[in-house]
Amino acid sequence: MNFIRALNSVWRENNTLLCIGLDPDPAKFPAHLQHRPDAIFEFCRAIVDATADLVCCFKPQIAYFAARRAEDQLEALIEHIHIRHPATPVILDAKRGDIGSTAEQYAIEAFERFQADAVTINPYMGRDSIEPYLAYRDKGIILLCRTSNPGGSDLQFLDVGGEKLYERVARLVSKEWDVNGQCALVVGATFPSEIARVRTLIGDMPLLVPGIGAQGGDIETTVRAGCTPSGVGLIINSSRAILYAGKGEDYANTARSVAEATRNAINFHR
Ligand SMILES: O=c1ccn([C@@H]2O[C@H](COP(=O)(O)O)[C@@H](O)[C@H]2O)c(=O)[nH]1
Repeated sequence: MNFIRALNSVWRENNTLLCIGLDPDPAKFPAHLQHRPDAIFEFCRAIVDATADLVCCFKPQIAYFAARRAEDQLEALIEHIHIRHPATPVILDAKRGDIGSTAEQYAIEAFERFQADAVTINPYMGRDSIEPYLAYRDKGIILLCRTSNPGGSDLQFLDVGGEKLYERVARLVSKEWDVNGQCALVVGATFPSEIARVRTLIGDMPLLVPGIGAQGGDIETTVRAGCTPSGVGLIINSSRAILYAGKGEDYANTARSVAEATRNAINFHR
């Protein structure tokens, strides 16, 4: 099944727009996991199994695995999600961007090595840097548009011929690059008026929205700005606020409680 069809199905079946970001930082793990060689896998696996019915996607961030030479644990984690929670798409947050020949290798990495359903991409190098990902016709390509960090405005707010750079990205992706109908855009919850602006430019294309939870984005304004008329269209990510809510052996249950409250708060405003 392609990414967008899987997303539509899980939005409906699980009645949720929440995505849990898997950003495993061993320094924040509970004591009982600290010295296990597979601690990164085990930490994330327990969170995944405790929350799968509450989410529309899981989003592992590759840097947290690569920084600790734990790419094998990322492979094992994505395989685990596909086997145990086959309806839940996995977004590999890698923010890749390079010339076509190198992008081909990044696409192999994301879709063949890691078996991700979708990958985040930096659009800054233009259309030919996206082509290798488009060759995987069923896979999701999620392009940075209006990022959640304060410095995002340095470039994304520049005027480019009468529109802002992030608006140009939204227009280009939705009108020209999305040849397989599998593209989505990243717009931060920290900038709700830009979420609304992007929504007017792209129709029903999904938005991956990081920035609630630890970054302080507001759930109500995010949902009101970004939902499509049928109450979907958003993949609202929270990572640290859920992963590290609990400090003890029952951390996965604590994560579930916070995830459930977040899912409910999102649904309240849909
Ligand atoms: O604009 C962006 C794009 C990606 N991210 C990523 O999302 C999560 C956010 O984590 P929190 O702990 O919920 O703040 C993280 O993996 C970022 O790399 C983003 O924050 N903003």
